[in-house]
Amino acid sequence: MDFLPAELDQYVAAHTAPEPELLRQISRETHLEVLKPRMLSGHLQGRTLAMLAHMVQPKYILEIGTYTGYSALCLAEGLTSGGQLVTIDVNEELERRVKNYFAQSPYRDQIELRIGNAQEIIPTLSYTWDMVFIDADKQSYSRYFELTLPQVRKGGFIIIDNVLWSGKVFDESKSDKATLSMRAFNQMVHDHPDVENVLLPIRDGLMVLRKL
Ligand SMILES: C[S@@+](CC[C@H](N)C(=O)[O-])C[C@H]1O[C@@H](n2cnc3c(N)ncnc32)[C@H](O)[C@@H]1O
Repeated sequence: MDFLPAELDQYVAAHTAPEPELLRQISRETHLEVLKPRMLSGHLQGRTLAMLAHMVQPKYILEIGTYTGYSALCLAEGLTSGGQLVTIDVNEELERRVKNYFAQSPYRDQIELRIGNAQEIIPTLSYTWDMVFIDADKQSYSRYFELTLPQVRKGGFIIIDNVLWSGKVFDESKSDKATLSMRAFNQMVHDHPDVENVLLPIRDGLMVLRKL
């Protein structure tokens, strides 16, 4: 969900670096050909992820939730030379499309797509992450946080998408299971002694955590 009024949204987009051509193509084709295209990060969030990655200059990035590869390609823009991004998605039907997009990218040799359940794959990875982007099944967010925090270097970052949950997290009339779970997750990371956090109200909310 976008919280900004349409005019402000347009102004922000017009004064943000344009989407690279491959990302425009991925966005267009995802909206035309793939189920649930609203899941794709899109222009402003994508440029935010790319900017954060440029600032961090990570050697190793983990992404949980590839979908059609849009956010992976944004994050890869900030990789150091010789750096690597591992992205995981359980949906094998997307594999061919995503590999085709990655093959067209200048980061093709730095991105590894793993197909399978992230909860099973993450413990098998022996990297120390500089950046993690969590954007898969929301009910597993706490588990992804528990699994990845020990793998993140001190001073490294975990970014979590959709934490405003279309505004339901701050609407007290909403008490469905998914909303309660996202509220509990936000409170848990906010109170966690091993991370410092800032909740950026970009698109559906990006929680940025720095490991202390
Ligand atoms: C919101 S989409 C990711 C969007 C993408 N990060 C972007 O910004 O363009 C969530 C993805 O998580 C994947 N997913 C859901 N459960 C998963 C699991 N247990 N393990 C790995 N991926 C999962 C879905 O198949 C879906 O493609």
